[in-house]
Amino acid sequence: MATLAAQKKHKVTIVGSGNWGTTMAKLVAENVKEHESLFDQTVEMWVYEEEVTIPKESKHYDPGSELSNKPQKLSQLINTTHENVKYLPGITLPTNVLANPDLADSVKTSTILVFVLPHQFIPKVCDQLAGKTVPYARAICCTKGVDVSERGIRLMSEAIGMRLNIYCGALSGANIASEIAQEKYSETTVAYDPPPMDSRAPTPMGTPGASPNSSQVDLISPSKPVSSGKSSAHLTALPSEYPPLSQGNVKTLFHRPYFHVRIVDDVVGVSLGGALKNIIALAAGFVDGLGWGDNAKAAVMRVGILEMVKFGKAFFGDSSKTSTFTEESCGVADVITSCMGGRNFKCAKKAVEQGTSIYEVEKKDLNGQKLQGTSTAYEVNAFLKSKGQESDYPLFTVVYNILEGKAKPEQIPEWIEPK
Ligand SMILES: NC(=O)c1ccc[n+]([C@@H]2O[C@H](COP(=O)([O-])OP(=O)(O)OC[C@H]3O[C@@H](n4cnc5c(N)ncnc54)[C@H](O)[C@@H]3O)[C@@H](O)[C@H]2O)c1
Ligand SMILES: O=P(O)(O)OC[C@H](O)CO
Repeated sequence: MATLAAQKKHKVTIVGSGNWGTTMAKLVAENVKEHESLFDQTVEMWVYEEEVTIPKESKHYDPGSELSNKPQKLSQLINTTHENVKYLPGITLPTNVLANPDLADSVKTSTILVFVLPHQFIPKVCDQLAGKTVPYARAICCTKGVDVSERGIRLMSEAIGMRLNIYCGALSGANIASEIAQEKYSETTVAYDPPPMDSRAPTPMGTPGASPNSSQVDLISPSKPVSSGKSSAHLTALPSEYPPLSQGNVKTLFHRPYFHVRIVDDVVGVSLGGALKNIIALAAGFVDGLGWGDNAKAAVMRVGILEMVKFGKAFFGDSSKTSTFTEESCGVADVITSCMGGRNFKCAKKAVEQGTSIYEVEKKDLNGQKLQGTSTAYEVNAFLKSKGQESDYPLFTVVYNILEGKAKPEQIPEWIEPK
């Protein structure tokens, strides 16, 4: 008798449409076209709606045309030009990317949610999504940041998973979006430790099983290490009609000839690497802005990597593997690329060179794109302060103090050298 399994296909929504969000939509849309038996052919991309005029960098800029000078809705422009003229100008998107400004509508039938928003918007967007997502959806977080509140620190993957009660993995690496959008070779790390029900023989819909990963640090019990293990909350099983969401199928969704995926199961390490490297990139920008050269940059990178590993061990225990930081793209490789050509690096460098604030540079140079390092430096500092451990992380702490105007970039060496 013919099996009823896998009659349905996974539909993907990219939640976010910035520089990286649009790049992810492009590569995922290319992959779904090549794997028709697994994936629905339309990839929805949620667009935070705004009115834009077509910039000079766009393929569709035409100074003689009235349309080029008239503000238009970004989502409509994406759907008519197949280009995100504001956040990824000059790159043609596959026609199966559908820009959708309605958040709830964009996810309503999707079984795979790829979150690619600046981290400060994740909590609010997830709160708006609560109850609107397919109960057996799975998520991958491509956002780099942490979620700090009076309750403690959470990985962004946890912030998503816990708010939506779905499993959430993480994708992070040495991934400057513009290079990947131009299909230049790059690696990435995907942490996806699927609930057992997703890899083994399909189970009936609604069967309770494993839970979202939960490793929120409890500020009230500062000595308590936490793990990213499965907690007692329940996940809804993927109905048997769908192909399993195994590590293999998740890799199929992201791996491209120019974007090489390595799959690991360390969601904590992948998430923390992506968040903390942004603080290190600010430090690299500060010393480069002083004209101190590559040796100084290498010094802050070395200390930064050590602080990353230490932070993971101290606050996430054995769930955070040192090898993820030292061997995978999401660790040392992301530190290197971010300290050479990332936006955090470039804006920090320019701020020092011009004697202006990094927020001014961000506003002037980034055209709506958002730095993640500045808010992460504040969030990590608030967390370390609450633990009385600022002095154990001198690089993270001096970056915060520079942003606050309480230290100068010239003082970085005296902060990071052992007393
Ligand atoms: N750009 C890269 O090279 C790159 C690479 C890897 C990872 N990332 C990470 O991906 C995440 C997203 O970055 P990006 O580069 O796609 O974005 P971006 O900085 O290019 O764009 C900002 C985005 O935020 C949206 N936005 C503005 N206000 C909003 C609001 N109130 N609510 C919701 N959205 C709002 C804008 O519409 C836009 O899509 C970040 O965490 C970043 O660190 C970026
Ligand atoms: O441009 P940044 O500084 O946000 O960094 C981009 C990517 O995270 C690099 O991997």
